[in-house]
Amino acid sequence: MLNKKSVDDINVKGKKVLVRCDFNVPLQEGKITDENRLVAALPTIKKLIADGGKVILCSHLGKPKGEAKPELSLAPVAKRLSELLGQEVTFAADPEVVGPNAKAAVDAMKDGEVVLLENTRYRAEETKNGEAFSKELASLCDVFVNDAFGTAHRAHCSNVGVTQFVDTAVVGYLMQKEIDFLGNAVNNPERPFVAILGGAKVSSKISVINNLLDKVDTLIIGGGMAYTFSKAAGGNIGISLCEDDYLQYALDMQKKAKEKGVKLLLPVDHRIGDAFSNDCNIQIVKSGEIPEGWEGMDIGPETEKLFCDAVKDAKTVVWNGPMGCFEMPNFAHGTAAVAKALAETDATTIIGGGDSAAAVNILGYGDKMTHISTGGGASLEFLEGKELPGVAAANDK
Ligand SMILES: Nc1ncnc2c1ncn2[C@@H]1O[C@H](COP(=O)(O)OP(=O)(O)OP(=O)(O)O)[C@@H](O)[C@H]1O
Ligand SMILES: O=C(O)[C@H](O)COP(=O)(O)O
Repeated sequence: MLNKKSVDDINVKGKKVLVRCDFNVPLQEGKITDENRLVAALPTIKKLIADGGKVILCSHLGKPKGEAKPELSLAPVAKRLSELLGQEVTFAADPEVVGPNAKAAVDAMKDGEVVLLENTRYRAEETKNGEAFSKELASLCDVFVNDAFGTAHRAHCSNVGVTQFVDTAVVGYLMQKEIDFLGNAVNNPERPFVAILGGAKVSSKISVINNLLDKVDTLIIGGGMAYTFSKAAGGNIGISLCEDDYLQYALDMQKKAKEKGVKLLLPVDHRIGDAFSNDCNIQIVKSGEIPEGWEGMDIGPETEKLFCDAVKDAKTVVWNGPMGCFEMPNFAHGTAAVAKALAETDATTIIGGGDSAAAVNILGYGDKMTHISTGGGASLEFLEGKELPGVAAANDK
């Protein structure tokens, strides 16, 4: 259990409550294309409304780098949140985020009302955790709630700096839920515990592999990462993704797995293409036998079976990163097979955000998983065993 004060430990009646959410959602032409992060934020917001707080929401969106870029305004989020909550969310359009418009909107609030501030990254100080902007944010409220798990690996004004200038800084329900699920899975798993890692690069998951080898019974490695392991073992990988700087690391991890008695499963075959395109020529070949000029784009059918069988008897499964270039339908087979295997197992299944979460939802298996994290980078850093600054900054119990 997370040892931080939460929204259940405070009385917000009549108080101004600043709530940091992660509303960093994908937008296409002003339309939100994945609203999972908004839905996940609702329990905390509803609780604070019901308790009679004046609920001031804030978040970043994209990377406007200190400029008030209209295409990265949170206005569409205010509109959709109003619909989801069934009550108006007043949008405080304000290029300074905490400028005259925002202050006026907050001053006019009645108990149980909701205001959403503009994108915190319109201010350059936000990502530098600057003192002035942190103080401005704190000046808006009596109490601060951090419910932005997706941003918890960042130390920015709106999730960390602000806590230095308020008396009360607690976490929300989403933050609690994420840490409880991920923390239980990693530190107190029902065994067998299987972790599945994929995605493009070994270098982005070095610490995750290392940390998980201390915890799991089986570690499965697929996706672009696997080719560095294959080359390190002397295989031919053609023009597949490979990080030559990590060949020794790959060997070290194989050795560590052996020493720890962890089963390390790597692909035994691949779907390969002669160009990085959905419409290229495709072959299925054994691992280590990729011809020159061809690229590994997905795990092959034998590997699908191997990986899916390993999941069948698991009691806990954590998955982060796709098994192949799943954005191309011809190379989405491996990712789809793993998603299906997870949907069918009785194990506790935790999806570590990012692309794997998107894949599971697109394939329609979302409601079959025990927990789909709203954090990409944050869940990865959690799996690395790192302390997340956004969590650490909240008041201890
Ligand atoms: N064999 C491969 N060759 C090239 N790219 C691949 C391969 N397998 C997977 N990928 C790509 O890896 C990308 C995802 O990698 P990444 O490491 O970012 O995964 P993730 O951890 O799920 O994402 P996030 O960082 O958003 O959490 C996808 O765009 C996918 O197409
Ligand atoms: O989408 C995310 O992972 C979070 O919202 C953090 O966003 P960032 O990578 O732009 O800091």
